[in-house]
Amino acid sequence: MTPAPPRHPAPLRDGVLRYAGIGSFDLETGGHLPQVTLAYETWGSLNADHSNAVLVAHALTGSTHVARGSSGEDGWWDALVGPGKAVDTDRFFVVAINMLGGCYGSTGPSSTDPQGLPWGSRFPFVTVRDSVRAEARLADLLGIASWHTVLGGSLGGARALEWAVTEPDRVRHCAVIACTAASTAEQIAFGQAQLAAIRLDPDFNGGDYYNGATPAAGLGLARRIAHITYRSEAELEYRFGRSPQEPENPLGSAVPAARGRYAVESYLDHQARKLTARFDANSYLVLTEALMSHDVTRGRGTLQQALAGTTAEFLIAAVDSDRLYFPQQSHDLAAALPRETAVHMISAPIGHDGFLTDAEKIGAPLRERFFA
Ligand SMILES: CC(=O)SCCNC(=O)CCNC(=O)[C@H](O)C(C)(C)COP(=O)(O)OP(=O)(O)OC[C@H]1O[C@@H](n2cnc3c(N)ncnc32)[C@H](O)[C@@H]1OP(=O)(O)O
Ligand SMILES: N[C@@H](CCO)C(=O)O
Repeated sequence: MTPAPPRHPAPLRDGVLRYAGIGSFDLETGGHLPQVTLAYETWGSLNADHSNAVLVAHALTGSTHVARGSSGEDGWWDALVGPGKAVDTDRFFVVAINMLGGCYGSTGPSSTDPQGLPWGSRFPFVTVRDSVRAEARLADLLGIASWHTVLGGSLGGARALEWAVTEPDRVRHCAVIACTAASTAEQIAFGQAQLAAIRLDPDFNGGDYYNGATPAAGLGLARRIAHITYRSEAELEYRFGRSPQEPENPLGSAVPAARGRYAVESYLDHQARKLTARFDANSYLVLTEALMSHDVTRGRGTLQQALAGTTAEFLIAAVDSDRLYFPQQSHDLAAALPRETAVHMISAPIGHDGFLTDAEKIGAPLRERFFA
């Protein structure tokens, strides 16, 4: 289909949240949303032949705010995206879209239905493929027939890969970072424990909690479980060891609930508080279940067969200390691609989160392979 002319012929202000209505939407597993809005931010300008558009896909709890913009607020991938950076916003038109079902502006469980009521428990199941089809509609509205590059890490990597497979003619380069071809049994298992933590919170109320207390305890527990998987054993040991959270004493009381905390416990409590202050529990469920659904082979035969139709040049990257998305799984993905693709190993002791904390280490291969 020929994309419509861009809605915004004048340059957009960098890093400012915008909204686009993409109409009604039927989901892969049968759900329906009568009106979908996608929130997005952009940096740089679309060139005359619309060939310089780059899509950056966020991870599970990420937002559209990839890089600094007019507001000056830090972005979560500032090390990689910005003027003169590997993804150079002086040369490329960078777009970041909040995933369908998220809570950073796109239609999600906390949005209201046409009657003005929060979707809550009635929000349908969203797959990674649904999110790609929704994003393709936004690309049409922006006048982007094909992306120069689609890239992302973790859930963002799943979205990037699914883009390259679902829309092979619209992705010329694709970077899949710290991600697999399909969520594994163990990744699904970690996800399931997080879902249960939220759903078992008495304040969850089946997902309809927007007029009362929120299931912060459940979401906080989900984040604790997840965060342990995002960090390596060595990093936790190095940072915290068995240190107490001064002045607390982990052996300080005969009453278990009254004992003091170890530093690592205090750290996890802090991570839980940080997430509950910025994220909606229902969106956490929707996006986690989307990630569990991730499988580029579904209905497409073997992995080789599923990837055979891709035309993009790929960059597959893994974090060497990742214990959630094991480097071997990135090697397996790379080996199944139709063209020989080496895996770029990010050397970072932190674990899975290395694709965020050590993002600059993906800069060189991105520049060399895609953005020279
Ligand atoms: C509005 C928005 O936020 S948009 C969304 C932004 N987030 C995303 O895009 C998701 C991706 N980002 C992330 O997941 C994270 O930000 C990461 C992985 C990049 C970095 O994680 P961080 O939590 O910042 O790193 P780190 O593990 O070093 O933890 C530092 C925090 O732990 C705290 N901390 C360290 N030790 C302890 C302890 N013993 N007890 C309590 N807190 C502790 C620090 O004070 C610091 O707190 P702060 O973040 O409030 O300043
Ligand atoms: N820390 C990241 C990791 C998910 O892969 C997030 O919260 O989105």
